[in-house]
Amino acid sequence: MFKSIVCSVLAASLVNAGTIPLGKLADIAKIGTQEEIIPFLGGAGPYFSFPGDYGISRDLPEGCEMKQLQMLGRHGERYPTYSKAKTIKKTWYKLSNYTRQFNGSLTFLNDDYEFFITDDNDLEMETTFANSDDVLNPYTGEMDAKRHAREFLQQYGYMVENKTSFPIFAASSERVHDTAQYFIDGLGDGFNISLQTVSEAMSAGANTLSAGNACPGWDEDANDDILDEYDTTYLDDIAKRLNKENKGLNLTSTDANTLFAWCAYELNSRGYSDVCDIFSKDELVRYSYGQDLTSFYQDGPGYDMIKSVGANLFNATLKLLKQSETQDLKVWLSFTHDTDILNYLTTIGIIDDKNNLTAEYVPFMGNTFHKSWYVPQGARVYTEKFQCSNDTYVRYVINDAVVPLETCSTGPGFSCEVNDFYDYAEKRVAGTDFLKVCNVSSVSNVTKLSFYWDWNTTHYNATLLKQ
Ligand SMILES: Cc1ncc(C[n+]2csc(CCOP(=O)(O)OP(=O)(O)O)c2C)c(N)n1
Repeated sequence: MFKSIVCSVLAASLVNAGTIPLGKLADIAKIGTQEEIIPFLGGAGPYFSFPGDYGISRDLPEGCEMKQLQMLGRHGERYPTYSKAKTIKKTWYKLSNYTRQFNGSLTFLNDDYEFFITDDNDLEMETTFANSDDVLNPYTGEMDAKRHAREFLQQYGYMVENKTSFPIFAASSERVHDTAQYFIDGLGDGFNISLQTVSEAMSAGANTLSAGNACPGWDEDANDDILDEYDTTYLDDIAKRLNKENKGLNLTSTDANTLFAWCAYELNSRGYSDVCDIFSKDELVRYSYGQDLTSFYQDGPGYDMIKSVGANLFNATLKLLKQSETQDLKVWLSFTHDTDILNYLTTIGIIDDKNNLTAEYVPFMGNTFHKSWYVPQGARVYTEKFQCSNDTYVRYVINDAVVPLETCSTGPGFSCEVNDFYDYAEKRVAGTDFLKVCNVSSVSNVTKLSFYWDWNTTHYNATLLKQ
């Protein structure tokens, strides 16, 4: 009897011993077990390769020579932004003030749970080895960027073998800059990279990697009439379920919505999240589609102005492609935000813009737009221009998968013959007008994107921003 009391006291004290993860609470038992949830988190969770891989080899087609390589990447795994952290903390406040034992899927909160935001200085920033909540966290933005650099060398190392000094471009958000720096660290000592930090302040106007930030004309609520149609009863159901299991807990549907973001960001910082296990698979699908809808109508083909916003960068990348023979640099690597990548992909036309997403139901047939597939944390979009015999081709590789252009893919490796590509691109940008639709002149008099051409004389070194 006495022995069993001692044992249970001891067991309780072990469970309560700070954050030492023991037994069923062990991190080792949990890390890596939640990967199937990641694609349903709207791109807020850790990196994963594009699941819609068509099986096309990523290798340079036989007998071809790479002429130019461009990469547009998102920063890596991060902590929540200030505004997202505020909402997550509201929900945490409710939970942490609950005085009874938790039941059901919130039971983990009885086990000395430590809230994953431990230092507000981490907000808006990459997750790193140093600031992770768990020493084994495999999902740091730091490691993601370093690993990406090594994958870049594995895949395209021949492009930089004899040209080890080159610039890398980053938008001036601190997390974006830090990602570029980790990527540079990942390349190793053999390189001499000059990191060009290009301002993403509104005043940068068109000379930016983040056109969305210089776009006062963009209206978050422009398509709310469509988005408001989406059935969010599943959020009420989650809140009701948790409240029923835990008498006196007053979670709302807003709290339920917040828990999905909590799950994603906790994965980024801890490597696992008990919050992710609150949801049923159906709920994850409904949440995920809600994220697809929002981004389709705010930053994708569902918002007519987006083609113009993305054209700012797309036009610049076209110009670089056309200059591949005369430019000394063959590799152009840039980092920015998810929304900017979505805008760019929308202009390219690699996200389906023939079928507008419906908010009336979750469509399964023919819905190819999954936000998280395109812009998970650490997303990377490569443009390849290669020559095979006398012909030259262009193709895109999104998150490790070759994604052909729907109407131009008859070249080797489902690429698009370069003149056909230029015709195609011209049609895509016809009628777009970034400066006008964004009303850029109201915030800046900079009307040209020039950093790819004047970096060597200008030396971009913008002040870092937490945004
Ligand atoms: C075209 C456009 N203009 C302006 C905005 C406003 N806006 C919201 S978030 C954001 C930057 C991206 O921030 P975040 O969602 O935190 O992406 P992340 O840094 O994680 O990639 C901008 C510019 C927008 N989404 N789209």
